[in-house]
This record gives sequence, structure tokens and C-alpha cells, in this order.
Amino acid sequence: MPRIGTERPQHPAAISVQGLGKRYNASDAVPAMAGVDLEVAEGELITVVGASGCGKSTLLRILAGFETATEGVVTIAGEPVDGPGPDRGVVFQDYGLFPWLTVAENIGYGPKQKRYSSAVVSERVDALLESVGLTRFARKFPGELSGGMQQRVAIARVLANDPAVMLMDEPFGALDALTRSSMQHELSRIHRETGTTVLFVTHSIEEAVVLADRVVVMAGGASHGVPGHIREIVPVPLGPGRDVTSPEVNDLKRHVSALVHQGNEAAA
Ligand SMILES: Nc1ncnc2c1ncn2[C@@H]1O[C@H](COP(=O)(O)OP(=O)(O)OP(=O)(O)O)[C@@H](O)[C@H]1O
Repeated sequence: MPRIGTERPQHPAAISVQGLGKRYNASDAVPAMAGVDLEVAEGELITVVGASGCGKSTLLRILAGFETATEGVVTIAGEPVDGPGPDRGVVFQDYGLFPWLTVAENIGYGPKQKRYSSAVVSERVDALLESVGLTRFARKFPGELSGGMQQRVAIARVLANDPAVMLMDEPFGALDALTRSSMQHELSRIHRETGTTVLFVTHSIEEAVVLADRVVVMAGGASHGVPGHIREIVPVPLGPGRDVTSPEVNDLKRHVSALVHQGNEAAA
């Protein structure tokens, strides 16, 4: 009979963060982040919220391999992170598209670099164009598209590399409210269809609740005199097609908002 606590999970967590700490400068009295533990299962969509400076982007950038941790261990699908890699796709607020390539060429860029045959590349590009609703815009250049369309191309370009994890830092922050809400629906649908693990940083509590399987609420930060840390992880036991005006969503928004502001009051 197996002893409790000795069984190992069949699959390593998609993202595992243990005892993570970050001090940008050795002379900093208070580190930017300390003692962060987080396990994200394959296929989960995690959102991260918290007051400015609590370390949301720092966490994402360490996972992306753009920054190194000063303490702790970070693994993606069981492999330690020691720099950027094709297992992680990153989407920022500015779309980062190549302006001299068409929409289709932008999406096909990664697979082409991997030297897939042109038939495989164009099959993958066509499927992704359809998935993000941009088939008719395949031959347009990014400068000819709206912000929401460009962000859809950016998401498709990341998905074309079939990453284990998609890391998104305030990706819809520059979009108008209507486009933002439609992009949230798009992302939910794409996430359900692809099963890609997503870690999504946002300043919007509503966006955090509408999208997530779990909301990570961070608090603190060097400017508050305490290292950035996870205050609470809030499960969101709601299915797809969430109505932002429903009592369930409102209750969760109130709870998350109280946690975010509690962090601020403690620091004030
Ligand atoms: N490159 C850097 N060098 C030095 N300090 C940094 C650097 N990047 C971030 N910091 C500091 O680390 C802390 C966390 O910053 P971070 O950008 O991760 O917070 P955030 O929660 O994403 O903030 P915001 O919501 O304002 O984007 C802040 O005190 C910030 O000043």
C-alpha cells in the first residue's frame, strides 16, 4: 500500500515555482520578491493581479527566462528555466509583430525557423488564422490592422510554436473596452480548444476573474517595505461563457478586490 505523500504526480506541473526570490540590486534593502510558491497544472489558466510594484511582471519575466531568480527554483514541465526557450510563448501589451511581414508570414515565422516543410507551415498558419478569425486578413501587414486584430495575430504567432506555456503580460491593456471584452472571449475559447497552460498578468480584477481557473493575488513590493509575495490564490469554480454581471462573478470580484486593497492598506 503506498504511503501518503510518497506518490509522485504522473506529469510534472506545467509551471512550478518554489521559494522564488528576486533582488535586482545587491544593495536593495528589500527584495522585489521573496518566498513565492506556485504550482500550475497542465492546461490551467492562471491570472495574476495585485497593486503596482508587487512583482507580477517580475514573476512573468523570470518564468520567461528574461530575468534570473536570486533564490528558489523555477521549472516548466519539469525542466529548470535557465533562459528563454521555445517551450514558452510570451505575449506583451505591444504586439511585437514584424511590420515588414504579412499576417500569415508573422504567424508562420516560428514554424518556418524550425524548418518545417512549407506544406506543414501553411497548414498550421491556415488553422490558426481561422482560429483567431483573421483568414481574410492573411495578406495584410500589421500596420493595416486594428489593435485587437494585431493582438490576435500575436497570440496566433505564439501558438504556432506549440508552446507548453503561454505567458501574457497585460496583453489587452491597450485595447478599448469592447475589443478587450471580445479578446477575453477569444482567449477563453482558444484556451479551451488548445489546452495550452496560460499565466496571464492583468491590472483588471474583472478580467482576472472572467478568465481564470485560479486568480493569484500578489501584494507587497519593495516600495511598500515588504518583498512582493502571494497573498492568496482564489479558485474560480465557474464554467466558460461567464457573464460579468452575474452574482457569482460579482462575489468573486469583490473578494479579489478586497484582497488587493488589503495589501495596499497594510502598506499605507
Ligand atoms: N529592471 C529592474 N531593475 C530594478 N528594479 C526593478 C526592475 N524591474 C522591476 N523592478 C522593481 O521590482 C518591483 C516589482 O516590479 P514589477 O514590474 O515586477 O511589478 P508589477 O507588479 O508588475 O508592477 P506594475 O503593476 O506597475 O506593472 C518594483 O519595486 C520595481 O521597481
